Amino acid sequence: MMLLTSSIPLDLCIFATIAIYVLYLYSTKNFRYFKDKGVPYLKPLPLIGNFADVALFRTTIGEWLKNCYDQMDSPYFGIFVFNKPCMVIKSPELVRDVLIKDFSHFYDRATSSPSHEQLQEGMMLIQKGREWKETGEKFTTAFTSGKLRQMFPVLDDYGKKLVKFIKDRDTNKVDIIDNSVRYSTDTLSRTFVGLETYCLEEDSEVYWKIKSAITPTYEGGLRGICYFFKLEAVVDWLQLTFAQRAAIDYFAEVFQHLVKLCQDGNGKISNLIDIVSSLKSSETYTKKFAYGDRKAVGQPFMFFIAGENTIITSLAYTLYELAKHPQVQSKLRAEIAEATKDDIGFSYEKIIGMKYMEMVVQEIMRMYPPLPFLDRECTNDYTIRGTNVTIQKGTQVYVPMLGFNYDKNIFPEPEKFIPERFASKSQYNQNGLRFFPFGEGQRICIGERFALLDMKVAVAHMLTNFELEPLPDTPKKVQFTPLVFSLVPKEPIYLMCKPITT
Ligand code: HEM
Repeated sequence: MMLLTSSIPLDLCIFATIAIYVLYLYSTKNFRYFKDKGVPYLKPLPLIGNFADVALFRTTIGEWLKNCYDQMDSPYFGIFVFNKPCMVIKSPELVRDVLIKDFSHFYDRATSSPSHEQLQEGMMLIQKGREWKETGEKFTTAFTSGKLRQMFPVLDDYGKKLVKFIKDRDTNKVDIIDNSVRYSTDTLSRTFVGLETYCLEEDSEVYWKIKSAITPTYEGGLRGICYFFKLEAVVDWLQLTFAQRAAIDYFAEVFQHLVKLCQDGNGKISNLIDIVSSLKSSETYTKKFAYGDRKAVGQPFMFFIAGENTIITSLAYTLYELAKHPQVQSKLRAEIAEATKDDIGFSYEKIIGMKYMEMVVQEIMRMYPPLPFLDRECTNDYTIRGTNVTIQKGTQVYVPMLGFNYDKNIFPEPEKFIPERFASKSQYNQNGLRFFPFGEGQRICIGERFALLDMKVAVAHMLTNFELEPLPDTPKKVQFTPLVFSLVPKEPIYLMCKPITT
C-alpha cells in the first residue's frame, strides 16, 4: 500500500525522516533553557543531553559530576539529563545557601519516590516534606551519644571477631572488601535491629543475602541512575526498587517479624525495632501517614542498607591506603598503642579521642566519599543570592562533592593520601562549604557518628594485630565500577595482613 508516493521504500524513508526529526525536536526542546536564563551550561547532545557517560555506564555518577565541575568555571551551571535541565553548584557559598541557609527552598532530595513498594515509602532518604521531618525526628534518638556509648562494647567485640576471622584464615592474602562486608553486617544488624548475623563466623544466610544485594549489576546501576536523576517514567514502567528486590523482601520479612515479637510483649529488642514498635502503637503517627507493617520497617531497612554500602567501602579504603602508606600506618598504630597502654583495652572515649585516627578517616572520606554527590529538588522558586537567576520549583540540583574533594585549589595534591591536611578540618568550611562527606544542613547523614565509630573500632583492632601490606596484585589506584552509585571498586582488593607478635 502506497501512502505518500508511488514507492514504498520512499514512503518508509519519509516516515523515518519525520520520526527522527520529531525525536530530535523532542529531545532538544529544552536546550535553550539555560541560555534564556543567562546561566552557563555544558553543551548538550541531542537525545542524551550531557548524560551519555552515565547512561552508557562509562563512568560513575560521582566521577561524571566531577568532570562537569572541572570543565566549568562559574559558581553554578546547567546540565541536561537527556532533555531535562538540572543545576549543578560549584561555589562553596552557594552550597552553604542551598544546604543550610536557604534550606526551606531545598528540603527535598531529587530522588524518585514511587509508591509501588511500601517498604521504601518509609525510608527517610526518599521521603519528602513533612513526612521526612517526622520520621527524622523519631529516628534521630537512635544515634545519641548515650546510645553510641551503649553500643560500644558490642562494636568492640566485633572488632576482636574480625581479627580472629582473619587470623583463622590465610593472612597472606586477605580480601579486604569481603571482610568489611562481614564486619559491617554483623555490627549494623546487632546494634540496630538486635539480630546476630554470624558473618564473622561463617558464610551465614544473611551474609549471602548482603553479598548478592551489593554485587554490582546492570540492573543495580540502572536503579541508581533512575532514582537519583528522577527518571520516574522508567522507575514506574520497570517497577524499579531503590535496593535489590530480593533483599527488600527478605529483610522486610525479618524486620516485620522482630517488630511483631516486640509488640507481642517480648520486651526490648533493639534500638530501631523498639522505635518502630512504639511508632506503630502511636495513633497519631500511624493515622497521619498510614504506616502499614511493611512501610514501618522501611527505616530500619534504610539504615541497614545505607550503613552497609558506606561503611564497607570506607573501611576497606582505609585499610588499603594504610597498607600503601606504612609511615601513616605506624603513626596511627603508635596512637592506638598509646591509648591502650593501660592494658584495659579500648573504650568509647579512647576511640573518639584519637586525633590522628580522625585525620586518617577524614582523608579517606575526602578521597573516597561513599556518596560522592548530593541531590536536592528546588521546593520553592529560589533566586540565587546577588544575581537575578531564579532556580525554578521542581528543578533538580546537584552538588558534585567529588569535584570539591579533588579540587587542587582546596586540597593541594588531591591524588595524594595526606591525613595531615585534616589537622584542622574547620578551615575548609569557612565562608562556604567545601568538605561535607556526610552532607550538611537538616538532611545531613543521620548515621555519621555511628559510621565513624564503627570504622574506627575496626581500624584500631586491625592495626593492633596486623601489619598491613599491599600485594603485587593490589591496585596502585582503585578503579570504580559504574554499576553502583557509590564508589565501589571494580576489582577485589587483597592485602597481606601480617600478624603482629608481641
Ligand atoms: C561512612 C559512612 C557514611 C557516609 C559517608 C554517609 C554519607 C551520607 C550522605 C552524603 C548523605 C546525604 C546527606 C545530604 O543529602 O545532605 C547521607 C544520608 C543518609 N544517611 Fe548516611 N552515610 C554513611 C553512613 C550511614 C549510616 C551508618 C547510616 C545509618 C545507620 C546512614 C543513614 C543515612 C540516612 C538515613 C540518610 C538520609 C538522611 C535524610 O534524608 O534526612 N548513613 N549519608
